[in-house]
Amino acid sequence: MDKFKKYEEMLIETNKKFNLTTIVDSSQIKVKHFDDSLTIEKYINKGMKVLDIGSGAGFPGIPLRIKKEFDLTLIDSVNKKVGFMNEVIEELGLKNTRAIHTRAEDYAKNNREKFDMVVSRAVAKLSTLLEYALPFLKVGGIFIAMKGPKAEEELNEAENALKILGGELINIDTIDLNGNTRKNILIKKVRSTKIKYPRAKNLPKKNPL
Ligand SMILES: C[S@@+](CC[C@H](N)C(=O)[O-])C[C@H]1O[C@@H](n2cnc3c(N)ncnc32)[C@H](O)[C@@H]1O
Repeated sequence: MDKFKKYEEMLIETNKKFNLTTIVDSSQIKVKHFDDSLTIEKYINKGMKVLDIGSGAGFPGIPLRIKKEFDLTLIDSVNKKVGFMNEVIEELGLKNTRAIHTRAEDYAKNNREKFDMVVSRAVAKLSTLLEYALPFLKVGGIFIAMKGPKAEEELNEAENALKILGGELINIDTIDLNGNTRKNILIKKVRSTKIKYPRAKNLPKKNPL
């Protein structure tokens, strides 16, 4: 698909100006960015409202949005990365898609229970991520944390956070991506999250539940 080709070119070009991603080689971009992002494609349906937390150069959200039509919000705390994502969105003509410069803890203030699905890759450990992600979900919505081989360990550590925030494990999908083990953790929101979460001032990261 030429949209993927254009995205790849923009990644390689922009990466020469500032550090967007450490993966810059064309075949690595295909596998580690595009194919990896698309491992959760089957969970996304037309018309869903999806939030990608800490998207960086646009992963996993933008490859998913190239393949499927849904409403996508990407957030990141680094403004240059957000600028890049908005250039890609415009260049590829992706409708109902926007990148916003904000932190998850701040964006949650006015966007609680607004999303059907939250996705996130390589942003924080699961106990921290759950506090970022679950407040955004409608009850019944799904959070997908895209992880590596240590997913089960992180899940054990996050047992308390899951209970407090109103989440329930559905499944862990294990995928072999050209010899690398990837694990996607699927969590369902079963109860509303108390308004005091996410806590402010970096507490979800400094002092996970
Ligand atoms: C290692 S990068 C991963 C980027 C992308 N998800 C990927 O897999 O290629 C982590 C990103 O999360 C962003 N980030 C970390 N904490 C965040 C927060 N609390 N709210 C929003 N973005 C955050 C960082 O700015 C960074 O761009």
